[in-house]
Amino acid sequence: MAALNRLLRASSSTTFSSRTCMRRSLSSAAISETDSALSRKPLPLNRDPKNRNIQWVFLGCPGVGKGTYASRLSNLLGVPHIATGDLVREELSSSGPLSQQLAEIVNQGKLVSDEIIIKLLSKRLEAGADKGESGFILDGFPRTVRQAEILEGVTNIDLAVNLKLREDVLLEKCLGRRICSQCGGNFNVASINIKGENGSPGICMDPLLPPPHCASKLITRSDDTEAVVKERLRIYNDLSRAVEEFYRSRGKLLEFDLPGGIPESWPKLLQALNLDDHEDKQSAAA
Ligand SMILES: Nc1ncnc2c1ncn2[C@@H]1O[C@H](COP(=O)(O)OP(=O)(O)O)[C@@H](O)[C@H]1O
Repeated sequence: MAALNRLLRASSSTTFSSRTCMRRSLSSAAISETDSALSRKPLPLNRDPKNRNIQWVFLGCPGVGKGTYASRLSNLLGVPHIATGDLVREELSSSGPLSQQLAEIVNQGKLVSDEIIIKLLSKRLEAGADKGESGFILDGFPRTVRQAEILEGVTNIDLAVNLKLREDVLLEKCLGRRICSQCGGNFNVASINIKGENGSPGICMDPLLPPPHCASKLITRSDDTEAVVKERLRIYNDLSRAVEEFYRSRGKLLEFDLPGGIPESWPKLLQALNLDDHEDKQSAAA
């Protein structure tokens, strides 16, 4: 983890002055260090998940549920769930030097620059390494092919899980998102019930309502307005869709169509990941 972090920093500080510099910084010495310290062969998925030092990324449109499922899997597998959106929001609320700049970008639904996002991610990895963390599930990173190339240059991602849902549901789910301003819990007030038609399946997703002590403290993310969500979906299709192809062409992409809400989707996701017979799965709930 420490080596990955050093390399991310090295690539971020040089990449953005020139691509050639980046390649030079990821010199053979650096890469062989990564090979020995960080690269992992794709792991057979039936072994004890807690013993696996997994390095997974979660892809998918805004609102698809990357955070929900990445966080459940992180509990199950005992690896940190690192969401770059959360890192951006933490920086935003810190009133640090980047905060004003980030607020403008995020509230327009645009992507933060690769340089800034890698800086925030490096800082998070560094803090994790100090605490002895190893492995990770990244959520919301990489979001551009450039970010995917940088990550692939410094470590071996085992698996990219691509969560998928129809676009009208994504919009409703983003608009229904609520966060408890006190405990930080994530909820969703959207109730989705779309009937199947012309051979295409319907979909039902129950709301994920807060407990009574959170109900009066709910807030909505400032970028979860209809106009901004539509812009984020447009940007996903424009810039992030290519990241799916990046991993598909390397044989690392697992496509997963969400069949419904958490009760239907969670067991099927575990099955798709060959984790369904693991006894710990019951305790991994939210
Ligand atoms: N990897 C990234 N690259 C660039 N910007 C990012 C990245 N991750 C998060 N962001 C910024 O943070 C915002 C919120 O991210 P996130 O919580 O992942 O939202 P979403 O619901 O759109 O998946 C994004 O709209 C973007 O501005």
